[in-house]
Amino acid sequence: MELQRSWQRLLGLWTDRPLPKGAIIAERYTICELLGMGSYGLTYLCIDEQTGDEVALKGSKPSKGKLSARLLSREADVMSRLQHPAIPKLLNAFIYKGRSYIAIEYIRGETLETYIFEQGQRYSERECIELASQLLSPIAHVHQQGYIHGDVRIPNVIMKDGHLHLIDFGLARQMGEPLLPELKRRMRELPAPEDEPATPDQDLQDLGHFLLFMLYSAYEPEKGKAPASWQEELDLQPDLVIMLERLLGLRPGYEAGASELQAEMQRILPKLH
Ligand SMILES: Nc1ncnc2c1ncn2[C@@H]1O[C@H](COP(=O)(O)OP(=O)(O)OP(=O)(O)O)[C@@H](O)[C@H]1O
Repeated sequence: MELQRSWQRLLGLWTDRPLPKGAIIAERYTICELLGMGSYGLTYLCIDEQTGDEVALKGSKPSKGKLSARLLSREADVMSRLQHPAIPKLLNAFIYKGRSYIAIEYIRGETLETYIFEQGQRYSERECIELASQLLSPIAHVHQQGYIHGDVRIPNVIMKDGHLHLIDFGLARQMGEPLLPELKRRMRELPAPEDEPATPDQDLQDLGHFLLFMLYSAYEPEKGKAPASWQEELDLQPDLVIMLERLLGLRPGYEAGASELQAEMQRILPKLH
């Protein structure tokens, strides 16, 4: 059994190996580099030879069979309903040599994860709320279309010329829809409520964690001090603490959703440094 699993893993590595730089997909997209290899797909930076534009081309993983193709087609379906300046446009969806692909507008910038963890960028309280408020605009748009993003995290937010863009709609789902049973294994390490039907609250809760990551960028731990809760470690403006506690489910949340949160952010912004 163990031998069979190892053999399948090896076979998967071989069949899913990335295509080389310069390869042309569907007589149209020339690969410049591999951007990432997720659990269900590979993403390349390509040049669209028809338009000359850079595109992010996501392809399914053959070793993951129909599930990988199904997830890409779901992602394309959600993206085709969205139209927002802070969400990359879906440009094409097709099958080539048995693999499914989607071409997405390429956002040339860096993720907030790169800014914080690789470039050591620190954000003040005011900057954190300004950025979260910017991000709330595409999130609110997704909610208005009847979906949740489902994966609002710092690696899925790209900053380009000072403006944030929300990417990766691979876990997006319709309001009320439970997580695909096939994906539950992938989400195992995440806290609940992934089993529950999708609600806007889940994206707002993720935005709470997103804010904590941003706020911790400026945190300098005192030598020898034992780790404590974020409320103790971060010396935050009281209104901001309440907002975070509401987002993280420690107090009643924002029942009216993103618009209520946006109003609250605008209210507390002048009080922040
Ligand atoms: N539209 C885009 N513009 C610029 N970069 C992108 C775009 N889409 C994805 N990327 C980058 O490509 C890489 C792969 O991203 P993607 O979200 O497709 O999958 P992943 O994060 O590797 O895997 P998973 O789907 O499992 O989360 C990431 O570094 C991401 O920043």
